[in-house]
Amino acid sequence: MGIEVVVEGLTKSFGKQNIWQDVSLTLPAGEVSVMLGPSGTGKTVFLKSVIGLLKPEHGRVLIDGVDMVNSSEREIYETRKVFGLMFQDGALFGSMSLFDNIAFPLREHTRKKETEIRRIVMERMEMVGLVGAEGKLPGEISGGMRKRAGLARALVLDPQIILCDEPDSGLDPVRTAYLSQLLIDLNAQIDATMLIVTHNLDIAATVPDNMGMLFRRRLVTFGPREALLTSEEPVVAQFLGGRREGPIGMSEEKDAATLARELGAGPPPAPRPLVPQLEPSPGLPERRAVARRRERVLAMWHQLPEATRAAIRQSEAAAGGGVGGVAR
Ligand SMILES: Nc1ncnc2c1ncn2[C@@H]1O[C@H](COP(=O)(O)OP(=O)(O)OP(=O)(O)O)[C@@H](O)[C@H]1O
Repeated sequence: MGIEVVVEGLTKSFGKQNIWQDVSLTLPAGEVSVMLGPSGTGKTVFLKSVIGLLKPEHGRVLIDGVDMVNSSEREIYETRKVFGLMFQDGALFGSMSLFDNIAFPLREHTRKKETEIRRIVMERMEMVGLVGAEGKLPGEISGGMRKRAGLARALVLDPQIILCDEPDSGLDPVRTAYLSQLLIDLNAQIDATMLIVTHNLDIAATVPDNMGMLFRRRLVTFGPREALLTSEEPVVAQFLGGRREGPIGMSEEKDAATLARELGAGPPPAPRPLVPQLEPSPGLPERRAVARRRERVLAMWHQLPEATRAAIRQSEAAAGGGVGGVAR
């Protein structure tokens, strides 16, 4: 099963520029979480801080008891092996075939024999639908295939935590829908903890168990997907509605006068209707995260707003389940 990621009071600046401060959240073990936020709010900086590639000035990131901010470089390097990373462009080596790209972490970090490496690489290529493309160079395939190759490479060391930085960037809506399904299928197959950074509203609406949002140097919120999808927090509602009206402006923050004018212009548009979360493809096991999340949500049931509870009941009904006697 995936490992829980505990982030406590994280603050990161570059020189005088503060990126975000006092960010605290827990990525529940084996669940899929999405981090949203307008461009430039520091989502990539957050991912890099979680794996210890960037050093926040304050706070901790705990992975199985190891603090990825303050531990020794050796300990951080060792712990990084539980992560699989998928970068925006796939981050493949241009002169290597897809096979060699995907095999790279195995050759670099393990002493496995070539026959074993071939078995693992082919298994992962099959998971992401790339069988037959082993010999191709990254420059000879489409952007979507490069992303899937990046995902296959992220999977070869059997990660317990997977971080994906804008896996949808540059993909058309159909390929994005396939990718969303692939992420859910992966979670069903390997039960890893997953954090996906994205701007994509369809991924946000259909993939995660939990969502968070960074804005104005703060974590605005983090919680069950239904809490964000029904949120009346102006910045969350604006972002998830893909609207111009709201606190987010072209260069991140809108000035107060414009905001006041908008507020006087009438009630905000209604939120998008809730769509069901994706289920694993037929033939795959159920996601074990679903039952664990149900337990967690029940434990916080009485602190959730009524709109969130109604949305959770709706999600559960669509999935053919039920949140049990407590959740009425
Ligand atoms: N190594 C660095 N040195 C200095 N500033 C940096 C560094 N890395 C990132 N930044 C700054 O941190 C801010 C946040 O960048 P980041 O890439 O994390 O944003 P983002 O939310 O991922 O944006 P996008 O959605 O556009 O990819 C930006 O202003 C960026 O210029």
